[in-house]
Parts: sequence; C-alpha cells; structure tokens
Amino acid sequence: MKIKLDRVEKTFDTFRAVRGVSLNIESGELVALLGPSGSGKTTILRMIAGLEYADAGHIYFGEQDATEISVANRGVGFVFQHYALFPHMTVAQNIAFGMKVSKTRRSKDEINLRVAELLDLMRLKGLGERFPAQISGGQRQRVALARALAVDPKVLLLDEPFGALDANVRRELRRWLREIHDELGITTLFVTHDQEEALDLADRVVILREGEIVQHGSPYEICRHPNSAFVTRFLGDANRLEVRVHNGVAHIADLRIAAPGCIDGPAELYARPGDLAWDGKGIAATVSRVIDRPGSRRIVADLDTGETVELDVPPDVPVNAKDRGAIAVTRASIFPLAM
Ligand SMILES: Nc1ncnc2c1ncn2[C@@H]1O[C@H](COP(=O)(O)OP(=O)(O)OP(=O)(O)O)[C@@H](O)[C@H]1O
Repeated sequence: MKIKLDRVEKTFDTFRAVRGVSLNIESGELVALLGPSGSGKTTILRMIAGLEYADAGHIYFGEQDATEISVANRGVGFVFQHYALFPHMTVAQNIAFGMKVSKTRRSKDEINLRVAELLDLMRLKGLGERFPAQISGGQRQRVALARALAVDPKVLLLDEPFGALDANVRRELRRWLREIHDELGITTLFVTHDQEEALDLADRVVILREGEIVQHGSPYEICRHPNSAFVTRFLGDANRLEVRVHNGVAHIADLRIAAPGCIDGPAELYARPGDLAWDGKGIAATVSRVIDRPGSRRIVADLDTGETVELDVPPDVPVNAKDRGAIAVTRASIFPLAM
C-alpha cells in the first residue's frame, strides 16, 4: 500500500507540531522518520493511523483520501515502545486477540494455524503458553509485532518499538525486523530518534526538525550529502571547525579545503573522525588521549587553533598522548555560518 502525505499540518492549541509535511511512501518501502524529541514524528504516525486528525492537508492510502477510511478499515498494524501486552493472556492469546475481534471471521483452526506461523516467524516457538511477565523485553516486542501482523495489515507503523531495550538486543531486533520486512514486503514507517537505527534499517530516512522535513534520502545520500549543519550534527560524531571561505575555498590555519558553492565569509566545517588524517601536513596539534577500539584507534587531539577534534586511525599507528603532529582533512561538509 502506497501512502502519500500532502502538506499535512497539525497544531495543538497554538503549537504547530507538524508544518506542511509532504511525503510519498512507496508500496513495500521501509521508511524511518528520524528527528530529535518533539520534532513531530509520533504525531505524523498517529495521523497516518487515524488516531489524530490533520488540521490541513491530505493523507492518501493508495488513491483514497484516508479521512474517508475509518481507523478500523485502514489496515494498519501499530507497535509502540511500551506496547502493553494483555498480562492475563498468554503469548498465543495475545497474538490471536486481533483476529478474534476482527470483522473478518476466522475459524478456531485458522486462528491457531496463524498463531503457530507467527510464533515461528517471530522466533517465539515454544513460548506460546507463557505469560508476558515470563518472557524478556525483546521477546515481548516480538509478540507485539506478531500481534500487529496477525491481521495482515497493509501498513505497519512502529513508534520507537525497541526504545526500551538494551543496545545489543536492539541491534539484533532491528536486523531481524529488516528480514521480516523483506520477507513480507509490508509498507513500513518506523519512528526513531536513534540515527544508527534509522541508517541500519531503512530504505529511506526522513529527517524532521520542528515539525518540518529538512532532508530525506537513502542512508547513503543522508550520510554522504547532508544538506545542512543541523543534519550533519544530528547524524552525530562530527568534528566542527570554524573556517573562512573565500572564492569557494575554506581556509583554516595553513589548510585549504574546497568549498564549492559556499558563499564567502565565516563558515563551519564538519568532518567525521574517519575524514581526518594524522598526517605530516595540516593543522598542528597535540594528542591529548588515545582510545583503542577493536578495529581502530581514536585520537583525541587539541589543535593549535584552540579546537579539539577526534579522528580514527588504523589500529597499528604508533601514537601516544602528548605527541605533536598535524591533522589533515580528507573529506568535509562546509556550511555558511548562520549569522
Ligand atoms: N496531544 C497533545 N497536546 C499538546 N501538545 C502535543 C500533543 N501531542 C504532541 N504534542 C506536542 O507536539 C510536539 C511534537 O510531538 P511528537 O510526539 O510528535 O514528537 P516526537 O518527534 O515524536 O518526539 P519524541 O521523540 O519525544 O516522541 C511536541 O512538542 C509535543 O509536546
């Protein structure tokens, strides 16, 4: 099912939570809505689900205006961060719940068969008779997803479904969600404020700021061509240096870095730890700390210009705290400084 948002607005009292959002989600696509807290992600999801009305603009499911479709008929499966499973029902009963109350009549055998299929698909085999309190947090979210999938939704909406889980379980669950998505091909919209999660999972990432889309594109486009200082900073792990641009070239200490299209004047340069090199030439610096990682070393260095940067070098590069050296910039995003 294809979803289209056309200049959608939502205001709570006087607060404009969603400001003219237009977005096309193709059938079978997995899209992540990424943005800081309060940027309007959940509100957009709730409007698509029909739990909230848009004040202006339109939402289409396929060719049909969603306002004409009741919540029950939208064919939407919803999973929240704290998706309360019914504690007095077993895992199997929780999964069967939606099918039992659905308008589509299913026989007991059909329901049991579907529950068994979903337990298998969700790698929950053998847990059907347990109660929610007797399984782990990660397993509970898989039950929540099984419950959402049980009624064959056309669209799956996930609001920080793994938010409450620890980092390793999250990583494992999102890989697995991607596999499930690829197997079932359901149009999926996923809300997160975790950059890594969005980039890891999605075909397309939509970045929101204060109720507006500021950039959308494939993870590659977002990572390699962030269109603003905000997006670059939000993706995390970026060193920021103040530079001066003149005739399309950024100047910092003795370095000259191409800044095509950037207007003359003060600007900010962003470079990720992998985009800086510990080199013979560049900005003079003193190493303040070396952090060893499984596949690399991270150098924390104080530049003579007064700024501190972090850069990654191969694990066998000999470097120690207090070493003097120079830092070259191999790749950078440069934006005019907002005056
Ligand atoms: N029912 C409501 N009444 C008043 N204000 C609301 C309501 N729902 C959301 N808001 C406000 O709208 C803004 C957007 O909220 P929303 O929950 O969509 O953001 P979000 O990006 O999902 O944030 P988070 O990551 O913290 O969940 C917030 O400033 C929030 O306080």
